[in-house]
Amino acid sequence: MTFSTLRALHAVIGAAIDDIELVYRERSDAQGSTLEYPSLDEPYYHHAAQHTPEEELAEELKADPAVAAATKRIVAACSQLSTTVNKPWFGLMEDMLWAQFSSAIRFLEAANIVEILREAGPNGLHVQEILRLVLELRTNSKTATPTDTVPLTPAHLSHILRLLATGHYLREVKPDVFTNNRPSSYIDSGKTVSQLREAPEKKYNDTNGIAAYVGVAGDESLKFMTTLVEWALPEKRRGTDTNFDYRAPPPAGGHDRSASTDSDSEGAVVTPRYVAPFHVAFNTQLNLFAWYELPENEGRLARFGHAMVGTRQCESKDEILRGFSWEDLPRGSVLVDVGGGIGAQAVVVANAHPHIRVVVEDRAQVVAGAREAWGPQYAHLFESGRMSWRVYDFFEAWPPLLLPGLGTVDAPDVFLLRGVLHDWTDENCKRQLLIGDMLLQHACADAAAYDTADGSAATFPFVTRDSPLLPNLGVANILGYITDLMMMDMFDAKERTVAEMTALTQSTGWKIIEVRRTPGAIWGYTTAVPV
Ligand SMILES: C[S@@+](CC[C@H](N)C(=O)[O-])C[C@H]1O[C@@H](n2cnc3c(N)ncnc32)[C@H](O)[C@@H]1O
Repeated sequence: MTFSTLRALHAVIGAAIDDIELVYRERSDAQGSTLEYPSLDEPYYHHAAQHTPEEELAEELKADPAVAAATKRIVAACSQLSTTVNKPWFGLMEDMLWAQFSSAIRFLEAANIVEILREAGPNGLHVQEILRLVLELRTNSKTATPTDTVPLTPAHLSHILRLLATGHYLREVKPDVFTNNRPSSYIDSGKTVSQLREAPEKKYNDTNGIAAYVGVAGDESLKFMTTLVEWALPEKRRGTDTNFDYRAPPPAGGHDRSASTDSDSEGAVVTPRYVAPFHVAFNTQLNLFAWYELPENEGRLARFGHAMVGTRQCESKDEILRGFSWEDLPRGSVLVDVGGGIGAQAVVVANAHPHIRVVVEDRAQVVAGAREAWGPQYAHLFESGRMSWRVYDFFEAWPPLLLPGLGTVDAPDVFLLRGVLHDWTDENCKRQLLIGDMLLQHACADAAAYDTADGSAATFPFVTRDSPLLPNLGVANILGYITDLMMMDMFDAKERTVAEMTALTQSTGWKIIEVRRTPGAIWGYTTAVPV
């Protein structure tokens, strides 16, 4: 049984490579030039313009639906195969200690090493020189400590970078000399070293947001992820809990349940109840968004806005344009992007559909910094009024909009909630309309469900009955399930299963009429209409 499963997993990998090669070969024939699958060793800088047409096409083909589906099967099968055969101690400890790797990636980003190595070129740079440049780049940073107090040495650097090279981020070209490879180049902000020196606070402006997301994931997220147990199964503590700041007032509006305490019969034991692991980790009663607005979190707030641009990577390219029939909306239609942040997704719609007026709504501090988070590339949208922002607390009744040329808008044509519902409990979500988020699938499927599965991954299960893979494609989709727990960590909220999303919409007077997603993916755009 096990050998046949191992062989079946191996066959899945082989067949998927065949599928990918076929797409590249057919395109090569059509092009009259050979397209290779992009190499792990070769950096690919998204912000740079010096790629050959072949390199660009080879990169683009990774998003081809057949290639993307085959890729998911390879990732799922490789993970299942290695979990089956790996010595349990190694597998277990690697999983338990992987935060160390995450922390090293965050270091790579925070120290601007990707940008330094891009400018150094393919021969790489010795750690001594990397360190010199890392320290030099801190000169204009408002929050950096003086160079002579920095504990980092070339030896530290070589150990951190070697861990990354061993896990396929970076390449050690010769001892202590490192260069970028494809995964590390993916984190490139595109800024020159001199731009980073001149204005470090503008690193994420006008970028694809990937570097910003690495910053968020490796900083605040990594910290609150570690306090799941302390939140879920708190221990009694004697006396006053010195780790908890009872002075912090709950935010106005009462959207956040504040932490409270229980006393035992003698009144001596204090058990603080925190809303979510985030509150334990950062010792606060404020919800994440209010916490971001504290003066000491100024840089984190700005970075979070840019990181939302990075979350576009959860989707296939410009999926939001295919997630809804925008072209069917009449001229002058209004899209309101509720909790839209700096407008990371709205800007894509506004740019592609001039017939739609787009209004992004968010908290005051987010709206205040939104316009300047963008460089000149979308200035025409803002100047023409095709896209604008307004301050709106989505727990209040929706006030009519006044739009130049359109007058008063009592109800927009579409409310977009992207990456918003997953921040809130069902109770909170019931106060508002919803569209769009992850749609989690179970990690098992009924035998009957497989009757309709044809391997196209168009419906769940994503694989046929005879496949050795999990019906939700296992680790190939695990980012969605990790994000689900992150929502629990931040807000005691969640990504929803299809059944949970259906129940929520029904209970709030909305009916799901359509779910659009890339086959085999759990990210989905869900359209609901009033019942
Ligand atoms: C996870 S982000 C998603 C941003 C955006 N929809 C996207 O997909 O890029 C959630 C957003 O909700 C906003 N938000 C949180 N509470 C809010 C409230 N009460 N009223 C309006 N916006 C709020 C946050 O400031 C943040 O920009």
